[in-house]
Amino acid sequence: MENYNPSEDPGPTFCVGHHEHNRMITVTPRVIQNVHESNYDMMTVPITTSHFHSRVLGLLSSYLTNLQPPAYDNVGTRATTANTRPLVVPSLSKADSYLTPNDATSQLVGVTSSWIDLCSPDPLIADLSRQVLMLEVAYAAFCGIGYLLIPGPKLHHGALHSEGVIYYARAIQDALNLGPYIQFHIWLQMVDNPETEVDTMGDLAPLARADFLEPSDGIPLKVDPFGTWDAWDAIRKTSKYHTRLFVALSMPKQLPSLFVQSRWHSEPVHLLTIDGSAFLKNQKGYPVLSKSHQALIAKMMRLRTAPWILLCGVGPIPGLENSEDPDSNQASDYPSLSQASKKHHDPTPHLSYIRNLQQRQPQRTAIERFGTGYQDYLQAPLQPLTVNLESITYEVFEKDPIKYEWYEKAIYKALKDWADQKKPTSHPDGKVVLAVVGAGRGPLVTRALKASAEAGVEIDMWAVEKNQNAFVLLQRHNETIWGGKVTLVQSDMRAWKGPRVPKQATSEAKEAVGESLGIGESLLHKKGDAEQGNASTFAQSSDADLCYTHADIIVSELLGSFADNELSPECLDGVNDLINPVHGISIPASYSAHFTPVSAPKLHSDVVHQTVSNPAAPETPYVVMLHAIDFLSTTDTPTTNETSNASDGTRSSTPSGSFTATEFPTPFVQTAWSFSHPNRHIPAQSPMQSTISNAHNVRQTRLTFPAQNRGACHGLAGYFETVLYGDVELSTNPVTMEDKSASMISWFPIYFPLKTPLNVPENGEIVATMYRQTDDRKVWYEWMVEVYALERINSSKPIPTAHSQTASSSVDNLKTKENAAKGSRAGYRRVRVGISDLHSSIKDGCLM
Ligand SMILES: C[S@@+](CC[C@H](N)C(=O)[O-])C[C@H]1O[C@@H](n2cnc3c(N)ncnc32)[C@H](O)[C@@H]1O
Repeated sequence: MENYNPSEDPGPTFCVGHHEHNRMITVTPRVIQNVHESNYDMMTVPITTSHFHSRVLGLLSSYLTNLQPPAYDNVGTRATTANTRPLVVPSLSKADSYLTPNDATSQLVGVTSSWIDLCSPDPLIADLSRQVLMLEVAYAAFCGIGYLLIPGPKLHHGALHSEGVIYYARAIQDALNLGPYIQFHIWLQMVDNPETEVDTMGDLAPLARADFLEPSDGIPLKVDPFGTWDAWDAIRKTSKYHTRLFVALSMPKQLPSLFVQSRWHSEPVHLLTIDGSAFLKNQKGYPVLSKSHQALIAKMMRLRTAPWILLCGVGPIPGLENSEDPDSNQASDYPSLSQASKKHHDPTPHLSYIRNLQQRQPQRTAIERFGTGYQDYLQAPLQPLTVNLESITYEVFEKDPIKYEWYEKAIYKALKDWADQKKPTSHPDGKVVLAVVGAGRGPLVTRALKASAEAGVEIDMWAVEKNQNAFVLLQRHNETIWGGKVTLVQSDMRAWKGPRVPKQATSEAKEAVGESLGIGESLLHKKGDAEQGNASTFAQSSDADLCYTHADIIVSELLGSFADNELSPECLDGVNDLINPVHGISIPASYSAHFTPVSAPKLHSDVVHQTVSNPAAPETPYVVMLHAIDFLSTTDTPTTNETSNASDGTRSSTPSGSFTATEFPTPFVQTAWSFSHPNRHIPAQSPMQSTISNAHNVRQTRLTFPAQNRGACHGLAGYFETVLYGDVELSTNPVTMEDKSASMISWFPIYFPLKTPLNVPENGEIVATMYRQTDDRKVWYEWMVEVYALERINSSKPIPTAHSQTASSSVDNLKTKENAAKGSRAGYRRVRVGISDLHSSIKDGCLM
């Protein structure tokens, strides 16, 4: 991290392809060479020709001529087969495809026919379309095509809306089976805009028989911002989140709201298609993209699998003949081939722009560089007490540019305050007794010594570590770096009896506190062989001259991604009584767990596929660097108009005070619970019990999250915040991280999955109930999610929108926010429309 040089960061690589919807050539390795020479990385090819199209139209036409009108059978069913003789499309012939298997095939993206209509309400058209698709997929698979682009479902048929999506989804499932090595990309618009769904000459949709259509009622249809996402959700659900099923997303000239953009950002968009018409012209007449387009591309390119860009309708690839290409006309604003040959003329200005955009990609943030390859990768949680960390793991922690700085700052402030307030110390010499518990390889020890020197406050430094391997390094550092100033203790902190000081100077000898916790004698460290190093003033003292004292400041870093999930509360309980009972300080002083519901299709798909070999997979909280997720509950005001101003990237109708033009909406993250140290309220342990009760570390919460837009909830994203000392805080909460500890890299968030995704209605509510449970031997979590729709009690009152929340920042204002959430929806009845299983990580609970 320290050696990072931004100028050497290569940034994301763009893979750019060329699409022409009626390419009429056989692609050979020579053609591919031509494509590469033009600076494109790949190209598309249609699977079938216009000859095939004409053949199917002819077939349909003669079939319809001889067909009886559809009739009802004797039970009143207007059946699909009873009244139609099956129409079978004969297999492909030579003239039906230019595609032929050769060395170039693997570098092509095949495109299936856009003139079919798998969603047609007329079963004849739907079935004919299905046959066409199957013939094309089968031939593409035979030729060795690796990627297929499939035009998305037609959503509007007269008054019918989205009725045929399930037929489409069913056909895609068949296609996935027919082409087992093909990656399928469903080509979708970002929003459902009925006006852009127009039929062109030769399309099958208008040939649907009137008997199967419901005439439109004449009311103009509105843009549905999440309409195409809805269709995609149905398609991928039908195929059970298939690992070879992706989105090809078409970027319109006017981008939809950031809510819609953020949703697509969370989906597996592997192709981003940009039509020539989506470009603007700069002052010199060259094609450029708006700021909001650039921002969306930049975000997409930072995903674990960056999408390929497909330029459509931007004129031909120089040197490739395609006289009948209708797309080439669209580029007439730009130089023709003959013009291109003239000096200084760029024959591919759109491509040049995209290549230039690649060079101008913003530098990656510290966490992005650190997490390369870890985005959306599920990591099993740690068992920190039973498993000893490797040196390399500590080394990774130690690269954090913020965490250790902040700890040093916190220790410095605590020491300064101690001295300024003239508080008595636990050491006879007046030194502040400071112990780092769970010292690892010692970075916090180094920082504590530095803070003491800077503050000019002398400390008696102790370091406790249970990992015997890390302890070897602590011994070495004490000799080489710390000048023997540190007393090292190799022990589980829960068995440590506390620091010792020369006897004569203390007014009273303390009890061996570790024993009072009831930890077995076998766990207690043995004096002499465990303690190493030289404590400054009593290095030569014999055991008899020493007595136990308190630690004035205990410093620890035992936090997990969800604050308490690596058992910091249980470990610190073990040293609770060692802390100076009057003035003692724990750094951290407190920490809290936070969460928010998310749509996370990639993570859901991974969990589903892991479940095959591990039934506990959906009951496991995972550590994961969340990237391709969409926050379902946000604090920003949605725009009323689904477009943003394309030329300057500002949102034409966004009320002031809302989020910026290119930032995704801010999540509504709420606090689940918190822990404070030292804990003066641990109940006395019962002498009747052989084990220590951990009941005081149980927690429970039930939180309501208003959801503005419809979506699918796949799980909960968890974060933490901690107050180290005073105003020195660390946070992974996306709402507060920037303010409290920007660029901190030590922790990824946690993800609590749901076995089955829950669909969320527009202006609905997501209610999450969560528990931190214990049986005194281990700790685990339980979580459950419910979804509610709001039903009006008073029909004249409009449904309240769900975006009036304030961002979560601390535990204190939690109650206010909960009440606000309830209050703002008064007058409405909640109707539960979905409920998840009660998930439990008990099987993989964290052993105490
Ligand atoms: C997350 S690491 C932090 C290490 C180091 N303080 C740092 O910040 O780089 C937590 C350390 O605490 C140690 N640890 C965890 N539980 C402990 C316990 N009960 N007693 C002693 N050490 C413990 C682990 O072995 C590990 O070295």
